[in-house]
Amino acid sequence: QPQEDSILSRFQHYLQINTAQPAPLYQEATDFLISQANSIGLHSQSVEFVKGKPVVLLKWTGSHPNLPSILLNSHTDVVPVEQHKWDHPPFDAHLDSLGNIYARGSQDMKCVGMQYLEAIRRLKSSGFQPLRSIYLSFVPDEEIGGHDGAEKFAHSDFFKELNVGIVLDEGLASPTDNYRAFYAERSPWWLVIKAAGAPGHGAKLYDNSAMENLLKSIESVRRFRASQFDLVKAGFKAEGEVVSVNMVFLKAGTPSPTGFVMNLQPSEAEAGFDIRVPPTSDPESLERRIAEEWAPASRNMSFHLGQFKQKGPVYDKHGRPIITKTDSSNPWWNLLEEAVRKANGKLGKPEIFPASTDARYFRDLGLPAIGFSPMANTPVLLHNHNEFLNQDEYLKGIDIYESIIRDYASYVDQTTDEAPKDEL
Ligand code: MET
Ligand SMILES: [Zn+2]
Ligand SMILES: [Zn+2]
Repeated sequence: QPQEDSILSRFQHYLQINTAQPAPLYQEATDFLISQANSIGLHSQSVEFVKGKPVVLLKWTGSHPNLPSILLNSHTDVVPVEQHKWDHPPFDAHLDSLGNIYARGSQDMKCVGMQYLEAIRRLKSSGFQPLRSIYLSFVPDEEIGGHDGAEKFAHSDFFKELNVGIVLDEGLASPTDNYRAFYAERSPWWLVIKAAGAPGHGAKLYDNSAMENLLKSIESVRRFRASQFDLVKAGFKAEGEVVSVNMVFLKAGTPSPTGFVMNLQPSEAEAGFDIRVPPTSDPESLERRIAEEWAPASRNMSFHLGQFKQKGPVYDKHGRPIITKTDSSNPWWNLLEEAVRKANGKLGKPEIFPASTDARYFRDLGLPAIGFSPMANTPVLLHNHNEFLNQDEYLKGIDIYESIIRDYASYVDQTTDEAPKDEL
């Protein structure tokens, strides 16, 4: 019990550091993580690829340091909160009578970062000796795209030196008994469409106003959205297997001191959409749909796509984005399944992550990366008010990681000569 108490209070301490975008307290998080590393006896360093945005890297050296290493990645930043809409202050890490810990980051993903550390703390004190080296990276800025965090880290010479063979990164909570694991993710396309049109009197009915032009597009987007959502509702497709489109802003009107001018139809109007595209869908046909149906020049529309065709994803020889294999060609998948089972957990069938994670930067290098956050029987609350994780689920997750890290760190690929038998 006293041991469990200190495990939980370490988790609470990390949650209490306010690392919400857009002004995360990265230095405090770094100091805390390095003090944890010291207390466990892990080698630590903090690398700033961009000033003020530290990547904290911890290392447990294996007995065979030439074998490809294991990277356990997590991000240190969290999304902003609407403080007054929470039942408990989001950076108090309040533990209620049911054992639920309320905090921004309790699911996404400070739980995972601390669970890695606790699992290693336990393995280390039990006398376990890893064969492969284990790295833990705590990266900044995931929630704003990861450009100054995981992306720079993955493309650095520093990263090459680590000789990483497998990456674990974040997954999602599961409302059922089964844990969820992710082998790929959808690509974010952030679309802004703009309509221009003839201005005129607010009382006049006429064609080709900016508002009418934009509304036609919105109607078309909504029909497409419904068609995709129907596939999910009918059970034909999983959430990560369809294109999602959600309108996230609307901007139009002629401002006045009291709000907006009411008797004037404006000459410009725009709308923004968060679109997520599965690796299985054809990006060209969606691009065509945007250009021809959602923002046709013939209707005085234009568009801009952000976060689109950024450096990655790297395409395979069939022109599809790289995804992590879940068959026997990827031993790490099977090892994960087995290790979870040994710790009395069950893994559901492999899924496509519906949003985005830093795992894409590692997959783009051709590395296998698995998204996994051990939270079963937990509502999916990331980016929501009252994000919480139950203490028992948190503790179970540590057992799960202990099993995974033990098996990963001990694994030798017998089909290659990566470690001669006589050496082991
Ligand atoms: N993880 C966040 C999301 O999926 C930010 C990623 S940047 C596209 O929205
Ligand atoms: Zn996250
Ligand atoms: Zn997030």
